[in-house]
Amino acid sequence: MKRALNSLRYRFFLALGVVLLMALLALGVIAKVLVIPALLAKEEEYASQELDRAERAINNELKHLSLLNNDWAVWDDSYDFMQGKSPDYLETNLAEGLVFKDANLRLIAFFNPDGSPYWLAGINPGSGEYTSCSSLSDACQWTRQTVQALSTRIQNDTTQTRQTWLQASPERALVSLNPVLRSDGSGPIVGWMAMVRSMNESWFARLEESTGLPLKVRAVRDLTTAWFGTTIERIDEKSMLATRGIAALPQGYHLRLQATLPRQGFKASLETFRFALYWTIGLIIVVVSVVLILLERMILSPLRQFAAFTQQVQSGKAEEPPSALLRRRDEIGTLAREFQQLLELQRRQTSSLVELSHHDPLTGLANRRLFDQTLEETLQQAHLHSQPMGLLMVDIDSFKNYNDHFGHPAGDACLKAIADAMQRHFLRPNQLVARTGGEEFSIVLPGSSEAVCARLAESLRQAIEALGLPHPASEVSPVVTVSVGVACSAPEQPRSPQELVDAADAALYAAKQAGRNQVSMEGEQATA
Ligand SMILES: Nc1nc2c(ncn2[C@@H]2O[C@H](COP(=O)(O)OP(=O)(O)OP(=O)(O)O)[C@@H](O)[C@H]2O)c(=O)[nH]1
Repeated sequence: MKRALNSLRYRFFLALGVVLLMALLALGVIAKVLVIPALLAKEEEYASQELDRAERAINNELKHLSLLNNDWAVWDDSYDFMQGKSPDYLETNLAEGLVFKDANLRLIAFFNPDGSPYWLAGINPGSGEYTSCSSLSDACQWTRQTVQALSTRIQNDTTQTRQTWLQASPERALVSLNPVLRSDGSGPIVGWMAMVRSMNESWFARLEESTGLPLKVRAVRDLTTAWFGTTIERIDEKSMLATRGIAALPQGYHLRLQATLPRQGFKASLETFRFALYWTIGLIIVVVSVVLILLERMILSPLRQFAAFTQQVQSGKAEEPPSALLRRRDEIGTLAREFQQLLELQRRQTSSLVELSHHDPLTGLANRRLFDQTLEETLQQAHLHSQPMGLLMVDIDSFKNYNDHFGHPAGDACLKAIADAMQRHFLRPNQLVARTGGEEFSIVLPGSSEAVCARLAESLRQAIEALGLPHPASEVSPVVTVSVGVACSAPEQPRSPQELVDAADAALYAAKQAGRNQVSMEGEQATA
């Protein structure tokens, strides 16, 4: 588990996973903090614009009513009527309430200049009947609230000009009030004329037709504060309710304009954003996956191959990096090739160290260590295969005198010459010539019987003598000679290495004792 956690694959996976998570988190935060609030703000702006449009449509309705009222109020017939000079006025213009239906009016009210009602005519909302009265009599009781509000308005009026406003109570309506003047606009004001248009179903239908908005207007009694801002209540994903307060009379009331608006703009923008978000997330996942795959294929997998190779090198199962790694032209290929060169260098150094540790530097012959090793192995093999083997122990005669006579460097040269001669004499691959002492040499002869060993020893002695290396200080010859001790291990009487060495040493001693420059077989007389 710990190994898995420490692996590059896991770390890359973790790092890229964290990057992926952070990217997703950032996208989520961007969506929540920036995009969705911006879309909601845009939706609110849209709702506000729609309510502006609705408000403008209502204002246009007020203007229209005002113009209509003005047409009537600055009409000479109305002027005369207010002065009691037009007895047919009512009969001609207001009879049967046709004008009310045509102009969608609830009430037409005439007032004296002091604000007292002069004539009232309209459609009773309770009964739907046309009523026409000179005062707030029983038949026109239904107009009381509106008429009283209009009277108060006229009494408090200082402008003497036409006015319009919205009425919240007793019913939702548009109201226009005009001074009654001559048709050329000249005065004096002989009274006031008001027109009241109810916000009834047909009015709403017309408004919806002109604005394309399903509008509702509610009267709200709010004695504390009148709120004229816009609020949005999101009903569901498809629709929202936009509300705005608009000023209306009487005091303490206002109208609340409401429109159920579609949210497709927000929905479409949100869909677009989601689409972009999902694509971005998908793209990030694809990029991270591709990076992981590339990492795996280009770096991690070759690195694992490389690690496996180094383990195989340690266990001796491989010597060269896999060819797939060596062929690569990238940094990993360079690493593999450098590693290969390093291995080769190490192998060369190791083999030269082994060479050094097994050979004598002066003569290049095997040293005592390699001799001991070889002797033991050769004896084991000989015992195993029931074969004989021989050991020659060779010592240069009077070498001290040689050194004393010619000097140590010449002694070295002589040692080397004799070593070379011995090496040339025993050329078989399984034969080993070793320098086992200062001027003492040993030769391992696998498979050689006693007789063969004796023959080889003698021919060696002769070969050395035949070299003719001058040795004026020798006690036995004018040239350099050697004494040889021979010992053998027979299959029927196997020996240990030490026994064989001791026997050869004893034979050499015997050869020396017998006068040098001769071969001595163990247990026999030396031969010269
Ligand atoms: N030049 C040189 N001399 C060496 C080396 N190793 C040993 N010797 C000399 O070999 C000589 C061996 O002398 P001794 O052991 O007395 O034997 P010897 O003089 O050959 O007499 P015998 O063996 O009895 O014939 C010594 O003088 C050593 O200094 C070497 O590497 N180089």
